[in-house]
Amino acid sequence: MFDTALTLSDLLFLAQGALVTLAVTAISVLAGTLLGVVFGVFRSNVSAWVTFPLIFVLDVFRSVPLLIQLILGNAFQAIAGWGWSPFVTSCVILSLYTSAYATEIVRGAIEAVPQTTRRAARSLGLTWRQDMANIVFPMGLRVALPSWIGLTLGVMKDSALVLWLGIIELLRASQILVTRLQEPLFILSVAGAIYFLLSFPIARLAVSNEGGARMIEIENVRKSFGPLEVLKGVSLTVNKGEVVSIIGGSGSGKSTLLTCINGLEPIDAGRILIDGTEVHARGTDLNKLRRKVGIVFQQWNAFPHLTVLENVTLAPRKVLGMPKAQAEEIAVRQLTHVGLADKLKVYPGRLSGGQQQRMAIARALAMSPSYMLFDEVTSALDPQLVGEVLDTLKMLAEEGMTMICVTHEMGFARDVSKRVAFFHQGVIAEIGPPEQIFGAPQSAETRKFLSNVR
Ligand SMILES: Nc1ncnc2c1ncn2[C@@H]1O[C@H](COP(=O)(O)OP(=O)(O)OP(=O)(O)O)[C@@H](O)[C@H]1O
Repeated sequence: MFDTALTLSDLLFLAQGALVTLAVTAISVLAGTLLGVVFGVFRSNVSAWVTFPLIFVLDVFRSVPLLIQLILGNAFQAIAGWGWSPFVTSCVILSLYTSAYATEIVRGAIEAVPQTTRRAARSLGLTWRQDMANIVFPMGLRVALPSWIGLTLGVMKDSALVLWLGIIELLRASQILVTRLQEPLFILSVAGAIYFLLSFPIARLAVSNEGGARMIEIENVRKSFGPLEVLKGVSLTVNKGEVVSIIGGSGSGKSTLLTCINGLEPIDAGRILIDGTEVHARGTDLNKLRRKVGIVFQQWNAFPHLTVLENVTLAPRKVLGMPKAQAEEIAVRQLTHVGLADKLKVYPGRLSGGQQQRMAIARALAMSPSYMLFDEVTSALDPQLVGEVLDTLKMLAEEGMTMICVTHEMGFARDVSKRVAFFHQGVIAEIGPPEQIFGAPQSAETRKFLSNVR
């Protein structure tokens, strides 16, 4: 198809160049990242006065064009008589250049971990080192990974500049062939394709990572109904297996947040991610996403014309396309779980409020959600029925279900939640472990709210 003078040995020559590109990139990214972690941790934990010289030097590496750094660095090592080869000089300069960016990525990732989460870890007795190793790094890694991948791809392309020091990497190898064979378009296309092949697996890492997160991430969400701003910048991360209760005054925006999480309401600003997928992004399959997130409301909304069993099998059959027998097996299991095994053939109208609410919980659970949102599920119940529904929620929490519970039941919030968020006028005024919120609330609003509800 192509009429070219490119021989096998020319291709091997290009492949050798590609290997040099890979080696320079791998060494620089590895060394630069290690330095970036050390510098980033240092920057985040030590006062800006102490870290000022480091910040200055890193800013220089980020501001001065890499080509100038390479030429000056090479001249400097020659004057100093260090005798570095062009390859060593290139790797040293590129590592420092990479470290300047990696430091910022690491610092950003550390700072993205909410202070309250770190305080919660420390309040459990984790040392600074354990907090870093078990909380900050795993959580920060997810934030850092996309930027780090971008940095790696950038370094791979920038590494072409080392040809100025006489190194025959991929671009230089293709230049040599272009001069000899006079086929610039074809040879540069081959070089471009090799760059693409080298970058592709790294770029895919970013895409596959998007599905890797197992959590609900709410980032600076704002939401208004007409002129009324109900959510004024809410941020909250709920990890897999965590139970977070949301408490707060009437009208503070608690229920609105839940409806935004599973996309029932659009948001005006910010982002909500479920397992790494942005709920409100264009192109997101909301129905698919909602299957992961069960929601139970204050009003249980039973389908009155269907039996209890049919109420629970409806969505698995219609939405998931499950055969009747399989849907019924799951429904019976879930209804037994919530204590309604003897009500399968009964119509909801014959159930008490507490039983209907438990049926609604079973109905949501039958879709095998990864997350459950509960919106004041006991508020519409007679007081004597509240306990049975709360016991069901407690059981789910003990089984490891990830739950966000908007609740007015302070006892429940205290006993069952890992963290409690206090909502006030559209923001999370305070969040922390129940011992903090109920034992030693930090904000005046929390204290005032709790003194009124107790
Ligand atoms: N669909 C809507 N259209 C217009 N305003 C709404 C809508 N939904 C909620 N609001 C308003 O938004 C504000 C917050 O409501 P939201 O239900 O989120 O509060 P809440 O904290 O859950 O309160 P409560 O504890 O009383 O249920 C309220 O003033 C409410 O009237």
